[in-house]
Amino acid sequence: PPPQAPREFHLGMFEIGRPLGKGKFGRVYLAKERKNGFVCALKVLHKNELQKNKVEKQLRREIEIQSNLRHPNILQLYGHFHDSKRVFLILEFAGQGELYKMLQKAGRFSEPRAAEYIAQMAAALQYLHKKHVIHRDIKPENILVGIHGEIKLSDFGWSVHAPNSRRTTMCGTLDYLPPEMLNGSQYHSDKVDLWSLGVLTYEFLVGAAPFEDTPIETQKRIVKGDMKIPDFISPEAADLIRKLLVVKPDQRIPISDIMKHPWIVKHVTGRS
Ligand SMILES: COc1ccc(C(=O)Nc2ccccc2)cc1NC(=O)CCSc1ncnc(N)c1Br
Repeated sequence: PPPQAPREFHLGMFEIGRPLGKGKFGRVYLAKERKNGFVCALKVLHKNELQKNKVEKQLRREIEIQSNLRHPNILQLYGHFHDSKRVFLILEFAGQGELYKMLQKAGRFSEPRAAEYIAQMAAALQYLHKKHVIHRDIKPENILVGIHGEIKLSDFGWSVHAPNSRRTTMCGTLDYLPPEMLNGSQYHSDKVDLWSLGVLTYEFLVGAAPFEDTPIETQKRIVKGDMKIPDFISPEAADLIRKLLVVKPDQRIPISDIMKHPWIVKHVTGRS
C-alpha cells in the first residue's frame, strides 16, 4: 500500500528509472520514492506543450476527478507536483505494461481471456458511472496490465462529468467513437463507454476493430452500426457484442446486465 501521502511531493524525492512509455503530452518513467522505496510511474508533462494544446484545464479537471477514484481496475493517480517547466503525475506502476502490445503479439485473445478482461472493464466502468464519470476514450492503448494480469484503465485525458457536450476536437483513431459523438448530437451520456466496450470486445476476439476502414467509410459504418461478426466467434460472445454495438445509446445493454451475461458468466471465474 502506498505510504501515507506526504503533504508535498518534489522531484528530489524520486530515483528515476527506465522509461516506461510515451503517453500523450509526455514521457513516463519508472520511479522509486527514496524514503519508503515505493515504486511508481512518473509522468512528465511540459507546461509549454500543455499551453500550446490548450489542455491545462483538462489536466486540472482530470487530476480533480482522479483524486477521488480508487478501484483495482483503474490506474491510480497518487499525486502531482510541478516545477517551473513541467508538471509531474505520480501514477500507479502497472507491472505487466501495455495491453495493446499483448494484443499485437497475440493477434487476438482467447474467449476466456477476453471475457476476463471485459468483466474487469465492466467493473471499472460501473464504478466510474456511479460517480458520474464518463471515460470517453476506451481503447487498447489506454489499458494497462497489473502485476497479477489484472486490467488497469488509464489515461483519463478525455474523462468528464456526465452529461456533457464535447468541446475540444478529437485526435487519434475513429474506430472507438460511438454514433452519437459522430453525428454531433448535442449531449452524450455514459452510454458512450458501452459502445467503446463493444468495440473493445470485438477487437479482443477478432484482432481488428469492427468498423475498421478508411476514415470516411469508418464513420459511415459506425453511424449505421454496419459490422460483421466472423463465424469463429461463439454465439454468446456475438450476442454481447450485438447488445453493446447498438446505434441508439439507450438501447445498449446496461452495465449491470453485462456481469450477468452468459458469455461473461461462462468464462469468468469470479477470481479477482
Ligand atoms: C491514471 O493514469 C493517467 C492519468 C492521467 C494521464 C494524463 O496524461 N492526463 C492528461 C495529460 C494532459 C492533459 C490532460 C490529461 C495519464 C495517465 N496514465 C498514463 O499516462 C499511463 C502512463 S504509461 C504507464 N503507467 C503505469 N505503468 C506502466 N507500466 C505504464 Br507503460
